[in-house]
This record gives sequence, C-alpha cells and structure tokens, in this order.
Amino acid sequence: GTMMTSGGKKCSSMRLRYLTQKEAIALDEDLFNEYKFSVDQLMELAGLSVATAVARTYPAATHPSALIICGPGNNGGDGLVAARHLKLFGYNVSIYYPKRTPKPLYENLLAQCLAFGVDIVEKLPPPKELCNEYQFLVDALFGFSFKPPVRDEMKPAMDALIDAGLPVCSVDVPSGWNVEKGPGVIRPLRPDMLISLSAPKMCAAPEFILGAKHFLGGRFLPPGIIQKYFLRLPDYPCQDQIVQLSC
Ligand SMILES: NC(=O)C1=CN([C@@H]2O[C@H](COP(=O)(O)OP(=O)(O)OC[C@H]3O[C@@H](n4cnc5c(N)ncnc54)[C@H](O)[C@@H]3O)[C@@H](O)[C@H]2O)[C@@H](O)CC1
Ligand SMILES: [K+]
Repeated sequence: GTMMTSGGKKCSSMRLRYLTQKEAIALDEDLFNEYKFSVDQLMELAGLSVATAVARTYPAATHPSALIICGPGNNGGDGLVAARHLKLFGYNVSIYYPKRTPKPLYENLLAQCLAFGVDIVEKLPPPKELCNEYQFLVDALFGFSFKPPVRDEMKPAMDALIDAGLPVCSVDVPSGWNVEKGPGVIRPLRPDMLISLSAPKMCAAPEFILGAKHFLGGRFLPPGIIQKYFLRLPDYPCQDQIVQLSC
C-alpha cells in the first residue's frame, strides 16, 4: 500500500525483503558479471539517488552546507558522486576523504569534485565544532562490505558522525553497524535518514533504524535479479530515482 507524507509525497508501506550481507555482495557481483554493468554506471545512479533523497530531506534554503564523509570503498565512491550532484543542486559541499584508494575510479571522481568546487577537508575539527560550518552530514564511510569493529584509522571519521550532534544521512548502511544485526555497539551512529541502494539490507529493518526516514534508491535492478533474490520492492513514482519507504 501507499501512504502520504506531510509533503504530499507517496510513501510505501509494503512489507520488504531485507538482504543478508552475503546476498548483497552476491547481487552486486551478478550486476557486474552477468548483467555487464560497470561500477561507474551504477555508482553514478546510486550517488544521484543519494543527492536526490538528501535534497528532499534537507532543503538547501535551511540546510545550505553539507559535509560528506567518504570511506575507502564503493560506499565512499557513492559519496563522491553525491557530492558533485549536491553541488549542482546548489549546496555548499565539503568532503572528508581520509583513506584514498589509488584506483582511477576514485581518482576521477575526486578530480570531478574539485572541478565542481567541492571543498576537501584535510583535517577534521573536533566533532562539536562541525555544527559551526555544516547543517548536516552524509555518511558514506562503509556500506554492505563492512565487518565490525571499526579499525583505528577510521575512528576519527566515525566519531565525527556520532558526536557532531548534526543530522546524518547514511548511505546504504549506517556506518559501524553490523549489516545484518544492526547497531550493536554501546554508542552507535543514529542516522536521521537512511537511503538503501538497490534493495534494503537486514539492518534497515524498522526495529533497527527506529524513527529514521528511509528511502530506497539505485533504480537499476534488472528483472532477473528481482526474481533470483525474491525481492519485494515498492514502485518508484513516475521517473523518480528514489522512493520513500517510511514517513
Ligand atoms: N550493488 C549495488 O547496489 C551498488 C552498491 N554500491 C555501493 O557499494 C557499497 C559496497 O562497497 P564495497 O563493497 O566497496 O565496500 P564498502 O564501501 O562497504 O567498504 C569496504 C571498505 O571498507 C573497509 N573496511 C571494512 N571493514 C572495515 C573496518 N572494520 N574498519 C575499517 N575499514 C573497514 C575495507 O577495507 C574497504 O576498503 C554499497 O554499500 C553501496 O554503497 C554502489 O556504488 C553501486 C551499486
Ligand atoms: K554508510
């Protein structure tokens, strides 16, 4: 079924199927191997979905400046793509990208960010000072390949997300969470909004994300994948790149 959000947008209330970590990884491999997608293709659509959901949740008029925290894998790549689109949408965008994987994919995305005027933050201020410069954070640190606990090198980035006291939008999986068992740790990240990509993972179930706003994006799954993984996905409205799952 569908419900209406306060903004008059449709919000799906159907019962979803949530993927295990293994299924999420296998589905990803199928897209590349069987369906011949390139990472760049899917990352562009994923990152555009993220930017769209962010813009719908945090309008630039009230939330003009964003800090996007990018990790070393493809979740971080989604963050780099989203940074460029948010810049195009009129936001002031900064990225913190502490561990840069030396691959052309990420190097090119970073070069594009620079060319579009995205600021690169080299050293994070203390978490409590982030609210002087930003109205919200985007968590593109870890996605479905993450295995807890967070290693030391990524702790400052994790602490910024948890301790800034700013609203956080998590990309695909709230960082630091167990992909299947949810928050787990004593003081977990509590995102204000989550955008699941292609299909929600187990940690995106309502009992874990509590009141967070939940979107689905990454509108690129072929019918064969939907059948193979028994997915139950809501319909995307018209040509939209995102659909809101919880109001
Ligand atoms: N199948 C899909 O729907 C698509 C997925 N994409 C994105 O790709 C993500 C998955 O990307 P990846 O598989 O590259 O992996 P992730 O981005 O989830 O994370 C892997 C990186 O994190 C590091 N890491 C893992 N555990 C850690 C720990 N405990 N402490 C510190 N570092 C740790 C790893 O060394 C690796 O560099 C998804 O969540 C999604 O955001 C999109 O880019 C494109 C399409
Ligand atoms: K994330």
